[in-house]
Amino acid sequence: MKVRRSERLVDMTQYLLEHPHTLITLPFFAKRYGSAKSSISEDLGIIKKTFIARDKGFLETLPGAAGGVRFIPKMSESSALEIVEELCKRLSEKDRLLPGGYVYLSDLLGEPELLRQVGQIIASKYSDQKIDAVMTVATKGVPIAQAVAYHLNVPFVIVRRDSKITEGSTVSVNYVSGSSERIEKMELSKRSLKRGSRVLVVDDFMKGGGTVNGMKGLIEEFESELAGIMVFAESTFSGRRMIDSYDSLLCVEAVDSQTKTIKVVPGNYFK
Ligand SMILES: O=P(O)(O)OC[C@H]1C[C@H](OP(=O)(O)OP(=O)(O)O)[C@H](O)[C@@H]1O
Repeated sequence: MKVRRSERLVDMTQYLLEHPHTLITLPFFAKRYGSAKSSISEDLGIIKKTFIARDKGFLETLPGAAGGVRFIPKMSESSALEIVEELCKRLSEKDRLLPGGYVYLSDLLGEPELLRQVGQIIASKYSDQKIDAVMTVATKGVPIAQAVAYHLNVPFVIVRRDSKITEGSTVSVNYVSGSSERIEKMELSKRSLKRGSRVLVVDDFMKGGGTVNGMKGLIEEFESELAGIMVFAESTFSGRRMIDSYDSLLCVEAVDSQTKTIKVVPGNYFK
């Protein structure tokens, strides 16, 4: 049964948004709506223009019989900055400062809309790179990793600081926790990563950098490649950070432990 253009546009848009970085052929859409490929091409032209105008990202067109379209989520830096500036205000609220220079983030990282936006912002930076997996460490990094993995359409893997028999055999590394100068251990199931994978590391917070440095070491153990490091927020750190190449969305620029206030500004993602 033939479907009208207005209905096709709604359903096609939703399908594309729900299947980022996925090649979808014209015959698939033609069959789905009982329409000619020429009509589908026109529909996709309208969606392509609208996605760009609405800062959703872009539709890659791949020519030929095995061709089709692929939706690439990509948020402009100005839209990303607008969202992050709003988050800076929320993070600067009183009573978020925790002992040791940590900041309470769990309420923010439990908000689906915020996670969707943060996932899209981080994925935007890597939309034109080959990423095979997103890696994070349990626990607070997991919702961010899931959001980024969704927008890149790749799996995410969870590193653990505690051994679980349900993870099967694992690879482990010892690392110096930058904040506490303690030797700690983290491990990842051997089944998680194929050798030669390009891995994007994400986490919720970075202080001394020991945790992300540990994940960097794990990636080496899996004979894989570190594609980048993205943290939602970084704190000021007086010591020498164990990692120097990373991006942060927010930066805790100043901490006043007397008044228990913090000043949070956009991170180096925007520099
Ligand atoms: O840069 P570093 O000095 O290594 O610190 C950043 C770590 C510490 C904290 O995790 P925890 O709160 O310890 O663990 P969880 O995420 O499980 O709450 C945060 O989520 C990062 O993973």
